[in-house]
Amino acid sequence: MPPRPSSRTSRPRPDDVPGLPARRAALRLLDAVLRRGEPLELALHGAAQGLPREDRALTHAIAAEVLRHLPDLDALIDDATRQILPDDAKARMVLRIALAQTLRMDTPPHAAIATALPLVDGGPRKLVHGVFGTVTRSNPVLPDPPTLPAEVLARWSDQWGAAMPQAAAHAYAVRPPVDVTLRDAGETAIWTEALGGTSFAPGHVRLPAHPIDGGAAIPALPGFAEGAWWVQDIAASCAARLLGKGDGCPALDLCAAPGGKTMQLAAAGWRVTALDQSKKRLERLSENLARTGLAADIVAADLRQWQPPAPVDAILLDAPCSATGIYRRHPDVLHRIGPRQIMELADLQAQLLARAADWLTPGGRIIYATCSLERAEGEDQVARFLDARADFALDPIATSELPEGIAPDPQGRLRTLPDTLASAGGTDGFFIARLVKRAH
Ligand SMILES: C[S@@+](CC[C@H](N)C(=O)[O-])C[C@H]1O[C@@H](n2cnc3c(N)ncnc32)[C@H](O)[C@@H]1O
Repeated sequence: MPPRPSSRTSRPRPDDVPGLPARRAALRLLDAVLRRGEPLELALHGAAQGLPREDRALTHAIAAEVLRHLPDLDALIDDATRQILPDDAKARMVLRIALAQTLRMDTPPHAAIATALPLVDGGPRKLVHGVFGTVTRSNPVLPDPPTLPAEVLARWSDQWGAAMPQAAAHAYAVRPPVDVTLRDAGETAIWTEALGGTSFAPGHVRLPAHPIDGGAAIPALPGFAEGAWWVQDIAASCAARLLGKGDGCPALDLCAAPGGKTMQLAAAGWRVTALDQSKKRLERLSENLARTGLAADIVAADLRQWQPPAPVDAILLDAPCSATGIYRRHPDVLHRIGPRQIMELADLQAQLLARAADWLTPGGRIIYATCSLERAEGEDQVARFLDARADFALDPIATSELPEGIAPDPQGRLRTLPDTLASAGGTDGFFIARLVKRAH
């Protein structure tokens, strides 16, 4: 006799709720970013392990929306309850997830709460239900632009003035543009037309705002498969530009992976040695070189324990940094990076710069670059280096060396801020200085 259906088997088990695995993964992912300080993209692998592609994409999208709107979501939560919910309380995390979907991702409230409640047990479940109802009944609209985290706002105001975080918030609210660097700068007009974009410099094309969809459409664009270009923010592309043509001379690209600048240097005629300590990122560098048909010698090593066979005339040091300059694409950095991490990174950068500088021939030049909006990793770092090293001087960058709309600062360093090229979609936040080793 077949078993009679029981009420226990007919009720959906928690994991049968459609869409629940992605929300569970989003909870794990946010925990990794906010409590353990892991980068969003890296933590995604562990948090969404075993999930189908669409669920992984949804996991990432939910977490990114939460991070982008975190202070505003928290303000709504705090207004709706008298209970003090610690920052890392599970109930707060689950509410952030449910509210981000309803307020930012067009998920109907009943669907958002149906996938939120199974993530919490006991008392907190009641709290989540109550707070979510209170918030959604008031039909709130999240502020546009989003509010930056208070510590970031204070830090950036201190360094750059009050207008800078305002411009940063506006930039945060819109999808960043996609720039590409061409393998052959002589083909700028051809590819600008083929891609329907705009060019601000030889070898550069800014793609039109649509139809790029989260990067997924990039490989289908003309020229990608044949390696005619690669994606690289226009500010990032300035670093290699400033070394000029290579004419077959050796250049060291230190901290090279995944290779955007290695490819630029190779395309400009340098004989490049590309070094990075990350084997995984170097695999991407190799794939990029293979796709574009460009060449470089690849070295997997910690720069602090490596030594080139002979000094060179040109070095590019794209140092590991806070990545606060790419906050538009990586909203997690604004929550993971604080003064302690910035100081630790500045120390590391100082070590790497001091070591790399010793590998230059007299008269040789080194480009120091960071995708950071912190002076400690840019202006202050280079000032400290020049104070300590009488054998080096700043080699000022000229406006004519830079793309249209981008200018050096009065000392001849390049600092891009959220208002740089703002009318055309902005740039990443970068600092670049060119230093020359004095000839005796
Ligand atoms: C900003 S990323 C480089 C981006 C790359 N230049 C490009 O344009 O595609 C910094 C790189 O520094 C590498 N790195 C960090 N510390 C290092 C060290 N001590 N030695 C060598 N590489 C290091 C990281 O693995 C990372 O790939």
